[in-house]
Amino acid sequence: MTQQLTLTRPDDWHLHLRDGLAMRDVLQDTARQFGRAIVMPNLKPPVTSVELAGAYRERILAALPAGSRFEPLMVLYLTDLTSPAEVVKAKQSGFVKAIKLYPAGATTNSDSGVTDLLGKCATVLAEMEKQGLPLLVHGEVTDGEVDVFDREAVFIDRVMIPLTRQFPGLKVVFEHITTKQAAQFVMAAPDNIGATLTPQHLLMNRNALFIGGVRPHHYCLPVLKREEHRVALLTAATSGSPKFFLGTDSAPHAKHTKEAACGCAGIYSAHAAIELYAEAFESVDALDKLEAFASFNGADFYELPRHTDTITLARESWTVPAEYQFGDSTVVPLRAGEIISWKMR
Ligand SMILES: NC(=O)N[C@@H](CC(=O)O)C(=O)O
Ligand SMILES: [Zn+2]
Ligand SMILES: [Zn+2]
Repeated sequence: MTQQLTLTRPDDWHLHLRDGLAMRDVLQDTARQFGRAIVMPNLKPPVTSVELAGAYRERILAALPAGSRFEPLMVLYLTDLTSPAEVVKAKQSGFVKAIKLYPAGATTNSDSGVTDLLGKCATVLAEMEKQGLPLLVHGEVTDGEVDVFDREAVFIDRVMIPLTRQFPGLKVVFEHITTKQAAQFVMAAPDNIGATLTPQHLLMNRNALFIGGVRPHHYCLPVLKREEHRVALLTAATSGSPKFFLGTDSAPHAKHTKEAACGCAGIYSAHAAIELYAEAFESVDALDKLEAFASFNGADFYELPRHTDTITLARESWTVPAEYQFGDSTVVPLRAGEIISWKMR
């Protein structure tokens, strides 16, 4: 049995750092493990311009632990009003690495999101294609008629297929994929289409939402799916295909906002991200595939250099704290009070 695992330093290609006091603490967990992260722009108000992204980046850099070399990669929040000129500005900034599509109403802080992507954003998408700036996609339809568990699969037919046909050169990351349909779509697509995978969707199926009662800390969007989907996602992640890469979607919400009559969507996993992926990969005897997934594929997709330093994980059981204090909020992490069998040194 492998006792120790040394990997090229990984990156997190989908992360929520939030802002303010909590961000300073949340950042420690990520900066310890990852060299870079794609920082999601769904703040209140959202990060809709290069100017706002620049200011957010400065706040992140100022909150980093002394001596940290962690690099935040910034993302603009696409709205119906985003202009092609902002795309050019984003590319020229050097620090904005992508633009994010939140279908209006699809997830946390998506109220200002896009109402009709191909209708309202065609000129922006054309400019992104030209500039080589990736579109990151929360891939769920918001139509109330569509079953919550089918929203990602329906999104492929209604948006992904027309989008990738109309803009064949556009780089697209299908974020936090949760279904076998999405895994198949990405696998069959050309090289400019990639996907991120979260630890929770590789480790849990939808039963985890209801074990012994309703489990708000397992609720995220897109929601966990059936076991056959989890298996398909883990197969994709461990396939060796360069199209799939690590994106935790670590998304802290204060405990009282999740343990509530209408609880928020989002799972905090940054405290043990690489360890959780190691568990998932080991469960199918694919630890040898972890490094490319965590440390190479995303960097290659974004055309950024791979890191030259490493991190080391040891086989060492530890109990995850019941909660963390982040600024003035209490956050319940994934696996709270439970054991994880790998630990970063
Ligand atoms: N994944 C989630 O359930 N929540 C994310 C938003 C998102 O990535 O959709 C959040 O910001 O809390
Ligand atoms: Zn999302
Ligand atoms: Zn997210």
